[in-house]
Amino acid sequence: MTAPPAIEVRGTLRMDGRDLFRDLDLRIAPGEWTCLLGPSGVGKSTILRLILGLETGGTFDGSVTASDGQALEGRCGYMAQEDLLLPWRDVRGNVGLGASLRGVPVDAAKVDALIARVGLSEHADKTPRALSGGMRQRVALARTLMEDRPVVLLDEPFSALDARTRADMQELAADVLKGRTVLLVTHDPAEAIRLGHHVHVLTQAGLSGWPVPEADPVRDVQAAETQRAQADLLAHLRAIAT
Ligand SMILES: Nc1ncnc2c1ncn2[C@@H]1O[C@H](COP(=O)(O)OP(=O)(O)OP(=O)(O)O)[C@@H](O)[C@H]1O
Repeated sequence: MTAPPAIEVRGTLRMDGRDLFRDLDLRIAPGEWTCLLGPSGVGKSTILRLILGLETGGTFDGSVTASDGQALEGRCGYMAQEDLLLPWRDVRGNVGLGASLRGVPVDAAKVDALIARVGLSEHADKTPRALSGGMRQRVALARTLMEDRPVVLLDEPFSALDARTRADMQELAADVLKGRTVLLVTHDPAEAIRLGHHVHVLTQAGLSGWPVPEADPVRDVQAAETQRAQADLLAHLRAIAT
């Protein structure tokens, strides 16, 4: 794996005859987790799609650059809001999908280890239709973690999970993706404060940084400093929504 680069997204995106965001300047720190929050429809997933070089449905006047000057193509792992599992493949087949699409041998031991870590060993032979929404999200997470990419973009990866599984999967992702450049889109201020080395809030008025506690992620949710930061960020998100 190459050293995880910093990423910078700068520019203006026009969508349906209006600026979705104007003069954005998002800097994503190398080898750390950056969390992005903001009201629905403000353009968070669109930023992920820009970094991935995917169609956004709008016109982007700007740049997406990596600090090492290399192209980002082929270096980004991505977990979309929809689980995008192939319905005819079982859990194993979905987790190992990337390698089989590239025509390289699938590391079956790694597939099984990740399936075990997301708690789905007993379901490894099932197809997605036999799984709950939260289980499918865990398969998609395992598939993303299977890809050994220096940059990982996660779009609300834990939203369908019950509280206990969510906390477990947050810790798993933080562990497996330690040292990668991660951009996590989330609606959950508690999650952002727990996981983020950096937190940004995107609104129609622009992007602003949000302070995080001094302790390193994954932060202790029992710590007064964590709880205060989570409450403050929630209050801020409620205030900007009105
Ligand atoms: N392919 C597309 N074509 C046209 N408009 C689109 C397309 N994709 C997204 N949009 C519009 O772009 C805007 C931003 O969408 P985006 O999904 O980036 O928002 P978001 O902040 O991620 O929202 P949410 O939190 O609800 O996921 C929305 O108004 C959406 O309707």
